[in-house]
Amino acid sequence: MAEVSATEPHPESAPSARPGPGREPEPGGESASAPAVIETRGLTKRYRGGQLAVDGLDLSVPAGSVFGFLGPNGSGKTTTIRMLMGLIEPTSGTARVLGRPMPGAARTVLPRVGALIEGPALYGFLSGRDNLLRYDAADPTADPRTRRERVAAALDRVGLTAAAGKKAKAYSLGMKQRLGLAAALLQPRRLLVLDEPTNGLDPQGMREIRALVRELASDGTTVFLSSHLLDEIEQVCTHAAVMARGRLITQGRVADLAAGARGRLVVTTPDPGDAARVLKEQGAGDIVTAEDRVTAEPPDRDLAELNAALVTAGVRVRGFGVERASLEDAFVALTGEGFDVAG
Ligand SMILES: Nc1ncnc2c1ncn2[C@@H]1O[C@H](COP(=O)(O)OP(=O)(O)OP(=O)(O)O)[C@@H](O)[C@H]1O
Repeated sequence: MAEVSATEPHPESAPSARPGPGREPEPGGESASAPAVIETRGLTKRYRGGQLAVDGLDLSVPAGSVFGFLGPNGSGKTTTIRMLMGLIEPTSGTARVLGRPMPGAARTVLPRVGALIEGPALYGFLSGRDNLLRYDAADPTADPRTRRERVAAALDRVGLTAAAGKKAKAYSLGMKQRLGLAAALLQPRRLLVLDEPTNGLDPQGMREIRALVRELASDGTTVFLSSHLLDEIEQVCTHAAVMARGRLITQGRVADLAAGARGRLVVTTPDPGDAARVLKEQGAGDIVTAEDRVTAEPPDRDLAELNAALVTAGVRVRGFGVERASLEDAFVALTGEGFDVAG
């Protein structure tokens, strides 16, 4: 890790979260006025080669949230996390974690943050338990007399008690990730930062990690996790920020982000050509016809009138409705581009 100063140039009190209008209480029983656990202002990183990786980021992560940091590969997520953890210096702007400036306050902040970044560093020839004992021994604040209990509790928390005696190199990728999480959980944490925690896992491994994240969050720990998987964010997170090319596109509650995007109109009919023509006349946009389904951006008018217009024109309507908008729709609407998982 980068050498950091123990002095804190700005020891003022924690900034207040700036809740949007009409916010409900935050998950974990904390009110919307609880201070943000992570707060950045104009955070910017330009690498030496000139690459602008993060560009003027204003991020606000409410206490008690499971916050998804979403963006295609290369959008600046890892660079942001590395700045938040004090591993690299920003080019400009500020970052506060648990109310303290980073990297200045890294020594006081980092012991209260559990992090899993770019896969856990494990000794393959040691058992899972011995890896954790080593991690715990490396923490100068950890009492050696209670080490075994702490390790046993962490193994139990991530469901690795039965496999604790196996060598780490025999672990599946999912088990290795869980062991990494156990290492992050040896001490009570107010914040967990997980960089692509399900990357490379099979569906079962992904489910296990997601279930674990939900469980940790239900104890009130704020979880900040990056992902390039939209459905993962929708399944696990209460809040999300969407990044594209180093810039923040939007942030807020997942439910609000998805609701901000309008769902697509879907008409099922044996007369798709006529249906598409009528929908166009009625002002619908982006019309896509596939066999007996016509989908479109709904026009800004009463959908009952649209349905009536189809029927009046002789279109035999078998189904008519609006599909629920997903976070993916929101992303496409906001960026005007598809969410390319492969980056
Ligand atoms: N050390 C570095 N030096 C120069 N450019 C870098 C460096 N690290 C990252 N970049 C560039 O900065 C941009 C953002 O990268 P970053 O790794 O932060 O994105 P990401 O969203 O985390 O993507 P991924 O999931 O692929 O890691 C990319 O264009 C990347 O090539």
